[in-house]
Amino acid sequence: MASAAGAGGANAGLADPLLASAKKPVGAKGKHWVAADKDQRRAAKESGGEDGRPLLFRTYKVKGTLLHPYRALIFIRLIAVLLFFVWRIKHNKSDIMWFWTLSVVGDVWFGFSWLLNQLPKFNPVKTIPDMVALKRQYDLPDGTSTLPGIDVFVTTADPIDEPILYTMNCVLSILASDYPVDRCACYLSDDSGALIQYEALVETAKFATLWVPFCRKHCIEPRAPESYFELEAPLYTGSAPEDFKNDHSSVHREYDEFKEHLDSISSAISKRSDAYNSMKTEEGDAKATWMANGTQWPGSWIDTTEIHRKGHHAGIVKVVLGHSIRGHNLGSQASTNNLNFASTDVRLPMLVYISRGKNPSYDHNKKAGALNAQLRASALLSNAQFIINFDCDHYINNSQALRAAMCFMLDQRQGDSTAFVQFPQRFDNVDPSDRYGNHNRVFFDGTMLALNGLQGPSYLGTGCMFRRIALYGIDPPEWRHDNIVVDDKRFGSSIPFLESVSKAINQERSTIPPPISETLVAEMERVVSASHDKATGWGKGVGYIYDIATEDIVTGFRIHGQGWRSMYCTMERDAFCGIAPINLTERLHQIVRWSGGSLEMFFSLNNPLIGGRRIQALQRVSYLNMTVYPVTSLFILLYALSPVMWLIPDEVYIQRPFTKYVVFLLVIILMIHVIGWLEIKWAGVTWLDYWRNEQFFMIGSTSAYPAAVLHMVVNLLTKKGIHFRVTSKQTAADTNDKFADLYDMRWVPMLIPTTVVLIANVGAIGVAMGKTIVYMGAWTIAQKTHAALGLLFNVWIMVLLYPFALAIMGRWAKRPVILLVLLPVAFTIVCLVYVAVHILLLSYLTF
Ligand SMILES: O=c1ccn([C@@H]2O[C@H](COP(=O)(O)OP(=O)(O)O[C@H]3O[C@H](CO)[C@@H](O)[C@H](O)[C@H]3O)[C@@H](O)[C@H]2O)c(=O)[nH]1
Ligand SMILES: [Mn+2]
Repeated sequence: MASAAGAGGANAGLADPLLASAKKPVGAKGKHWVAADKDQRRAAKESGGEDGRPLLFRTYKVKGTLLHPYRALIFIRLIAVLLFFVWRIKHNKSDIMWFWTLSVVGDVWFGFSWLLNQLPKFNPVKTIPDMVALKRQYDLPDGTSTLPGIDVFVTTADPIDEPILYTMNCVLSILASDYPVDRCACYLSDDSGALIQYEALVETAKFATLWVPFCRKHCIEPRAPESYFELEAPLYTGSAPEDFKNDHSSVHREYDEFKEHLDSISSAISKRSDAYNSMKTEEGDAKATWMANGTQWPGSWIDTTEIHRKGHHAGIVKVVLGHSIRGHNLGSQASTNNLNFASTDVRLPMLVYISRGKNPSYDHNKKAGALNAQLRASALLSNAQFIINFDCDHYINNSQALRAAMCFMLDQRQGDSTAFVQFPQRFDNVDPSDRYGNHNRVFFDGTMLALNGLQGPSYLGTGCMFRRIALYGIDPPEWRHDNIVVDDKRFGSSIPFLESVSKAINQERSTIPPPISETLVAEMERVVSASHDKATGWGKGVGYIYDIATEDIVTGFRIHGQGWRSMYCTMERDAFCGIAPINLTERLHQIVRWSGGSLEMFFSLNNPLIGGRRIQALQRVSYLNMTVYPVTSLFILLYALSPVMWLIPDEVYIQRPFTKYVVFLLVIILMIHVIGWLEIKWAGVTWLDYWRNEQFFMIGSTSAYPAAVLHMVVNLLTKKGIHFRVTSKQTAADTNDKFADLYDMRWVPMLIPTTVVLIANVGAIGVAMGKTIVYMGAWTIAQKTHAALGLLFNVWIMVLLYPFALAIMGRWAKRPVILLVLLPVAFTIVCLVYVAVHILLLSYLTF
């Protein structure tokens, strides 16, 4: 699916075939948006660019015809909600008073959390990079470039749960990205410390000598081979069509061979290690894992020992590809296989393997710890001004993406105060109907564009470019003091690292890293050792933040709190693409981690009510929303279970007069959806996206969110954080069905409440039908209306839980119509049972 946003008019008529915007110059930004930067552009033109720098992105705001009704409706709903509260308090009549009180509290909470969610969406702004302007300004006619350096971080935690093939595809897409090779370095962090990852990376570097020039020569997109070779008939946009067929098939063949190599690494290591172990070790020695060069691997071993296992081993840094100016230290450049790369740049960016040291007596701080280790190690080598990080299950889908981020960082307006540029997350393994709302478009295209109009989007964990000094906790230029203390208390005890920080702050670094010496590597290994960042500022004011399940939101919060801004970058061809869990259980685990992390943030010093002194008011509201939203689920769960009332023999009403109450409810609920409808218009997402979002919120609210709240309570009592359970990227073993995982139902305790709600609603509808049959003649019109209104609510819950009902059906759900038959059957059975019991009781009583 094309991104909602796109390259704007500025990209029109662009000759660069890589930019999809050349095909679709008009209206790509979406028909509901208008330029908002005309004055700025005029001024920039007149002054010849205030400080000599051009404007590198375009800004759009929502057209008045959509924005004004949208804002008005928000205001009207606010009034309606207030009136509703007043009405309820005045009519404090109910058959169950405690439930009434609870539901009033619930309604107040709904109103409040709606406001927290809605207010920050007042002024959405879309910003679109102007790639032509960037090229004009930074690419020199001789083919060199003055763009700043970028260090690209990839994190992986496990070679099984996170298949090596994906990770290596991610690395290949980075190496082949369209960015000056001498200013780009890729660092892979391997939290498993497994030799197999390192050897896979070496294989990847070899294959890259073929893959990267091939991509350059033929303008390949995407530059992750697995995704590229999956394409049916890729559009050719390169400049050597006559060579393409031959090159394509050779590279494809090589790629298949490369994959076979990856598959065989594991057994090769085992065999080699067995051989060495029998030769070189004494009786009783631990069975080591051996590298190809005949030395013992310092990381985790196949036969694990105390100090060579996942979670306990030394830090490892290995430079796989050196800086292009010094030539590569790969033994042999892979043979070019009759491919003609005569006029293609064959150089590769730097490539470094890192496995931080681990020791059970220190907390590793999960992904944040890994990223901080990369931050320190890279500072000693390339020390690039900018950092971008990827999860190993994501890859660069648009080779221009790194440049696109630069358009925001280098812009004359707020470039220098921009700490990070976040891209939307896109996924390419999601089932076509997106049953569990994995695409999350409402969030990525709605909420984030809204924040872009404030202080900027939050950091979302992957696909985000940072300014290195912002990560170091340095203030933005307008707040920065001259004498910044760079000491070991804050940054750790490595002198070369401290020097690198000073250089970074003073913009004195060179884009060419120092030569790789043993001392340098030793120092890099020192800064990634298990204890290096203990009792320092790392994880608190420096780097990615620790002690939380969601390092992303809180890291962004810390940076915004210092007064930096962030930007949201949407490209017509999605910048990055990744894998989302399409299995319900896996998906809910992810949601527990996110919502649990949110609550942890609320109960930490980074609580949005007290932390972040320079955060703008509405941005703060949005962060507050992000930290408290799981609480809403408790009330939703309560309401979703209320159909149980149907099972009670007498009529009970939670609020009297009931009809008026329901009408009020209907109106304010309907208004949410009308506002939502206007929102999806400007966000450019579909009804299906919106609808899936609603459904998944309901499913989450009866499972994952309450589980997270429970976690939090336990956490507050026992001080135990939420475990970072890496999202499994392994799919159910069914090669015939790409979406087999969708039908794989794994029961976990948190699914119980959802099941109970489902059963309660099915039961309630059945009983309602039974009651209707039994009492139809005796009921008054008012009673009939009440029954109908109550039922409406049940049916609504059923519709929202529809994807969950499908999940329960497992493989049967391949034919969802079955559900449409099963449900009425279930209703009817309950109904018949009710009627039968009623008749039985009647006859029993009359006896
Ligand atoms: O100890 C750890 C744990 C995780 N990771 C890496 O963290 C990344 C994200 O893990 P994943 O299991 O794929 O999580 P997701 O739920 O898919 O991730 C989303 O949510 C996370 C926050 O919970 C963000 O950090 C991610 O960027 C975001 O994509 C992966 O690259 C892992 O290899 C580590 O490096 N070390
Ligand atoms: Mn992931």
